[in-house]
Amino acid sequence: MEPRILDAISAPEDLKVLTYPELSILAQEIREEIVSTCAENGGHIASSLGAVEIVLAAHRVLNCPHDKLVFDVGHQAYAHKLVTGRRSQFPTLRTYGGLSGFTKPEESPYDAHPSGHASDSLSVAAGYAKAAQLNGSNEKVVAVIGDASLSGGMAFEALNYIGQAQLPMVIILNDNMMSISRNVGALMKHLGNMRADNRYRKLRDAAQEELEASGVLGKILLDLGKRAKESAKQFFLASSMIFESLGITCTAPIDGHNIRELEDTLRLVLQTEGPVLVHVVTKKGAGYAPAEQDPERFHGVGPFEVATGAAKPKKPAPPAFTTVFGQALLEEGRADDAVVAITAAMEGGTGLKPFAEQFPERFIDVGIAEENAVGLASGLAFAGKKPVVAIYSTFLQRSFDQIVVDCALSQANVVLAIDRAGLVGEDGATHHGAFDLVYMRTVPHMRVLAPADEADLVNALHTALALPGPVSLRYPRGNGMGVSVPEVPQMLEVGKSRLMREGSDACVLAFGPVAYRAMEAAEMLAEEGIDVRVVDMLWAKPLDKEAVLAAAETGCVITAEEGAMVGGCGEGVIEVLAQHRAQCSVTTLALPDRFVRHGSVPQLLHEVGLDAEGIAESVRNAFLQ
Ligand SMILES: Cc1ncc(C[n+]2csc(CCOP(=O)(O)OP(=O)(O)O)c2C)c(N)n1
Ligand SMILES: CC(=O)[C@@H](O)[C@H](O)COP(=O)(O)O
Ligand SMILES: [Mg+2]
Repeated sequence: MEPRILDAISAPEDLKVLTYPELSILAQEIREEIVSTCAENGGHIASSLGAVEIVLAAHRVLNCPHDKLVFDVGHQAYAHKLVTGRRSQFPTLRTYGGLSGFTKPEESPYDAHPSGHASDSLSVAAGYAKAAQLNGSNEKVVAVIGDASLSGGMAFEALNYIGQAQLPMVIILNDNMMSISRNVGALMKHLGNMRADNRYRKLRDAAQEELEASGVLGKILLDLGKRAKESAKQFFLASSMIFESLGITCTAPIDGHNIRELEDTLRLVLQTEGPVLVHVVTKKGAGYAPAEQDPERFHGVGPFEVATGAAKPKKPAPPAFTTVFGQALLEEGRADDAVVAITAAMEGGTGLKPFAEQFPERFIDVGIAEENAVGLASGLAFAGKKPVVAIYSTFLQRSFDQIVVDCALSQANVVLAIDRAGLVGEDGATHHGAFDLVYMRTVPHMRVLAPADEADLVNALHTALALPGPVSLRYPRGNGMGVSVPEVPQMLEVGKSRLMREGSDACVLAFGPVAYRAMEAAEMLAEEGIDVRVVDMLWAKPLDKEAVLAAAETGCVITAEEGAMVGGCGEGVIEVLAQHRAQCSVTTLALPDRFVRHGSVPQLLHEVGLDAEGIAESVRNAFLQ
């Protein structure tokens, strides 16, 4: 194989000696590396392909890790990983024990923060910039944020602070007009107007001519001093009503795939005293035709064939919980026109597409704005609608206050459909749905359902919509159990569990699909002569106290949940047993009190002892004690 430029890049310093033609070859090599690795491991390919030139230009003008480059979400940072000494590990991307799919300071000093959740980069970058000011240090701070992430509440709050504090920092707005799906919202429209505005184009073209006539911008600045810098600024910096009125200077949109233009602009704006937003226009999926054509599918994709982009064949499996939920919600929407579905930028991920297509007027995508999604739902509920907010467990953490104050306090009829509850796999610690059972259990008036299979899920949704007050239901990423769903959804009795297997030596009280792994464990133990009862608890709140006390009669109670141990359902069971002075041993199986890393779900379940073997071992130990 021909030697590649990429193989000679072990740190960002190595980029600084390259010519522009070499940089463009390097960008191509980086894209090939990203495509071939994601074809094997899956990953956030489209966003990362779109940001290659931004990463190269930023690393050429910055001196990282002294300077700080802060990525929002971090799903666009694969090129950053490749040029910061992680090329040889790159084939391990998103695999167990391998590189994370997001930036992670434990992994590299070049990673400024643990990313994964949207819209936090501006606050983190502002923190770095403020600290530099306080320390009297000269480090430069640059944040890279996508157009959709910029619409998140946290990013707006940060802009509000940055503009007021006039922090010297640069915000690279990577505007590709896409969220995971098409971007939505009024800010999106504003950015579109900025892109389309002729005034900007003229300013940009004039600036370019000026630069071409007098050499690259850096030379102007060096040779002609501050006066030239000011005049160049007039050419380069246009105004956006939103950003300018917040005190943040905004550049005219520039081509985010032109390294020289990016670099010149960054060099210029890094010398200004206050905050500057550099408006960069990119193409999501740039350089790989299947991703350019279908950026939504290639936002986060599983293994695929490089030549065609087609998904690699998978073993046949039952439909995903998400699909079952989406279909069930569609049926509920057909039966009752008060049902309104809300997503926070995850229309496809939460299975809401069928509902959105059938009932566009009753479907709301608020963008990356989980707090708004839940607040909006409470208003809809007060007005007599039946809102169902479908959000991933990890992102719903953002809405805890709205859940407590706007939903629970007023007992609003809001259904919180919590997708990706439990371990999600390759996205890792930032994305595991570890805490929803804990935080939902603590909220007064909240009813909490943890269906174990598809039938439970369909009935849980039906019940949640029928009950007064807020109800949450959680279900995991991945395929269902292959259980057929009821033709007509059934009302569940509040706080009533379902016996899955009788047994008298020990009893597993299971919350969610872990019940099926407990069943497997029980079958294994039956061969050893240990007779284990398994209960699908269904309700995490209110708990089925009768089932708990009946379990105590076996003398050996084991709880199992795919959620955090501390404050989890196991603790709820212990409370019931203690209140009734039950005489039995109790073992709680749950996610340990640490952040679980990334890897495949079976690998992670094995690591935390929540696969069938792990459960069998714990039950055996508890019984034999
Ligand atoms: C709080 C939060 N909500 C939702 C997501 C899921 N998510 C990840 S990337 C993304 C879209 C990001 O779009 P943008 O910022 O424009 O970046 P692009 O992918 O277009 O480069 C979404 C909704 C998330 N990571 N964090
Ligand atoms: C980066 C991000 O937050 C999302 O793209 C997330 O990875 C989607 O996860 P799913 O693949 O589970 O929909
Ligand atoms: Mg975008």
